[in-house]
Amino acid sequence: MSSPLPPEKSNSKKRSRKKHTKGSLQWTDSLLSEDPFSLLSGGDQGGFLSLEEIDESEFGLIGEVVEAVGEEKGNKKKKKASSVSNSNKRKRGDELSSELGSGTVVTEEGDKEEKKRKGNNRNNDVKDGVQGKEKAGRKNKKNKKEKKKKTNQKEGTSGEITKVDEKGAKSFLLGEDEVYEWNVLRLHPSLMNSIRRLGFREPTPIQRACIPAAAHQGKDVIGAAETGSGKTLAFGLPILQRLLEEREKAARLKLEDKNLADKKIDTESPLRALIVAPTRELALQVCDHLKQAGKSLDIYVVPIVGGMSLEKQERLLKRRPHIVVGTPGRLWELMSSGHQHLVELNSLSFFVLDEADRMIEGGHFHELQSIIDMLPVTSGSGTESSDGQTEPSMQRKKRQTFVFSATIALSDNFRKKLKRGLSSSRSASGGLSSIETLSERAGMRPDAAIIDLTNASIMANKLEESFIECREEEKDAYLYYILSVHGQGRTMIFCTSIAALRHTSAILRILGINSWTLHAQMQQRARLKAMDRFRGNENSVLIATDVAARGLDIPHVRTVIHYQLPHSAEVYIHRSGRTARASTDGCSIAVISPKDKTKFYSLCKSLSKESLKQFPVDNAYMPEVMKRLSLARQIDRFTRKSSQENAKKNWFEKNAEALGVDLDFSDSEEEGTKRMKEKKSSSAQLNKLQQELDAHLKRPLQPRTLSHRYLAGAGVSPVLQQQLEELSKRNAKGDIAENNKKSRFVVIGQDLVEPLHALRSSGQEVCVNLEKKKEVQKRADIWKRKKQDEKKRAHEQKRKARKRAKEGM
Ligand SMILES: Nc1ncnc2c1ncn2[C@@H]1O[C@H](COP(=O)(O)OP(=O)(O)OP(=O)(O)O)[C@@H](O)[C@H]1O
Repeated sequence: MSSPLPPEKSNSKKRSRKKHTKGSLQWTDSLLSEDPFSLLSGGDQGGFLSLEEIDESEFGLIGEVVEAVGEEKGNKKKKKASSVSNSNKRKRGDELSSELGSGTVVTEEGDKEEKKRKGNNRNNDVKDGVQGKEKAGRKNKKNKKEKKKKTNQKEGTSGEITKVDEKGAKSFLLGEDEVYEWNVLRLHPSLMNSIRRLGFREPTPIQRACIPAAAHQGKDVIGAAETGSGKTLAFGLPILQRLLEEREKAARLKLEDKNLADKKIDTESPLRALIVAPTRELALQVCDHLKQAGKSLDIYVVPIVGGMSLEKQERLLKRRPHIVVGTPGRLWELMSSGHQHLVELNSLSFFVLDEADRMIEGGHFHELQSIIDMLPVTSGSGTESSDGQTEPSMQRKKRQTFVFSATIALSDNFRKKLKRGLSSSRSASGGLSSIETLSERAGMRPDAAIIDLTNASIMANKLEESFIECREEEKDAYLYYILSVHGQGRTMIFCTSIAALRHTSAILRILGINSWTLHAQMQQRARLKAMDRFRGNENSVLIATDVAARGLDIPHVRTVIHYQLPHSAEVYIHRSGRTARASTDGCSIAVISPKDKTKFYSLCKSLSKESLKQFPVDNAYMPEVMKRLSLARQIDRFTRKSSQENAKKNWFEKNAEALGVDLDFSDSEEEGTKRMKEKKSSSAQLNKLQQELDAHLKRPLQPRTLSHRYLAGAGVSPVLQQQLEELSKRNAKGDIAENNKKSRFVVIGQDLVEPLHALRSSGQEVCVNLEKKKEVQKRADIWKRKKQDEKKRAHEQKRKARKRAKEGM
């Protein structure tokens, strides 16, 4: 943690010149000079650690408070922008959701829609552009829109990425000379434009390695690289490149050959690329990435995933998209029902398995096996047709297979086998038990390029891992500690079970920390909504099961918490890889209880870890954390009990209704009174607990060792910000005026130390090699025994000497 700032005047002065905003408080005169803390010390609000003085007559807490606390001017601007973008991002999330939900395709159509929207906006502007107030409102909206666009550009998310200049024309984030690093990859000029629009200065290592092999040598590729390293475009760009080249070739031939001139080429397009991903969210995201890269290239990409309207997806397929990205279940459902676009695969040029190792996990993917079996196998010496489309007889040879993941463990045997040449037969026995059989079965060719860029630890380069050791029942306390003391930046919490996820989210909600949840039993709409909401706020929390472990690319996830350890090292890698993506940094924290230890050490062993940092916990916070948690647990028990009773009652009623039975809930008078009494008493208890917790939550979380006048050392967390906002609102309503205290308002705080920074500044390396630990323990025991023996001997000698001395006397 960074040290608390002293109440420096120079700093205060600098900030005192700050302009204040609407909704701010009116604090006059100088209570400050008498006692700067008196305003807060007497009440429930507690005080603040490290001084930030906001003088003049007013100070706006809402939105501005965090900016004012421990920040330099430049940062203030940034934070202000980000606080504005928060609300905007939320909106963007909704847009994304509807876009994904409808399975819209990339194309002029999308652009048309957008133009239409813009046009409508403009019309509306003209219509109601008279009133001054409305004007201001629109201006605000426009500003927000612009800010939203900027945020999107910054984050590279699924929103509109291009800059839009005043005339509404698109421009690029990078100039031609700024993307020269891409030149060696000889990508199509349209793709280069996309890259400039996306703002990707240089290819990532996996893109650098894969694109030449896949796009220019036409090879199959098995690619492995760390999480967040841009694997999607490593296979996506070669696909787009080939489609563009073929289209151009066809157009050229058409020009040259008059006979071809009348032939329809692209409108009746067959399926050219089939990409399979293990989860719906990932498939939607891959689709989104391809759309971004293929924007305005007239290449149709469609997601086909479960949990969405089958009819709608059938309609999308009828438009004969060039690329389909889907999950095995829904794809197979449509294939097996004989959907034309998915079964006529003779022109399929690319078959991609993203997160390939997940596909074979636990033998889940029978559907995948069936899909693979649908792929054409004929090999022969066919020729390429004149319109640039490949003939069926060439498919086996022409189809490229890409198999990608961050965690593909290839056996030496498989590498040798690839060198010798894979058998082209489908006799690979049984199911898809390994990447090897999967690749073989999918028709991977013998000269496939194996590009394995994973480093020794396989973890993302800028990821800093850590752990907290605690008792099982303390996990919630440490989670709350991390989120409230260090809760800055997006945080993902992973649970292995849905029950644990529900419990955690309920407890956090009672403690005033709102989180979104994501698990496989949720409806797809709710899943997408949770993702959108999580993306929409830079300090949001998502609690998820391993359905979110792989592939999800959410910008600025700062922290990943393993509330429960995953079942395998691979899942640990993927979960942790939701942070520290695309060359950014981030940290992961595994919360380990004694029962997790065996798993934890074997995980460390399989990842060849000798040591790991222990996440620094300031124990002075823990008494207050435990107190709040205990209240929250009691409240949770009460609420759960009553909702269980309600559910039971509903169940009875529902079943009775179905059976046509009349239920008699009438109790005897005595029973009725007893029940009423119980209900009343439990509701009174619940109220009391809630009030007690509220009183605690109103006070900023602060370490026990500090005076209540000094606030939590870790600065202004989102929770604290909320408390300050409430405090400001209350005070604005005149609480202080009632007390007759005219004063300037004083906020003392410091930058929130986010988990990564806390870890960097005070995380302690601890040995996690169990054998080594045992060895060290063994040596310590030997040393201890030796010392005890020595002590015993010395004691004995002394005793003997005393005896001799006695005898000699
Ligand atoms: N050349 C590039 N320069 C900068 N950013 C890039 C580049 N290529 C891709 N990205 C961005 O990097 C992020 C991660 O990319 P992507 O999701 O493809 O990673 P991944 O390797 O597939 O990760 P995971 O293994 O977790 O699935 C995305 O936001 C993407 O837009």
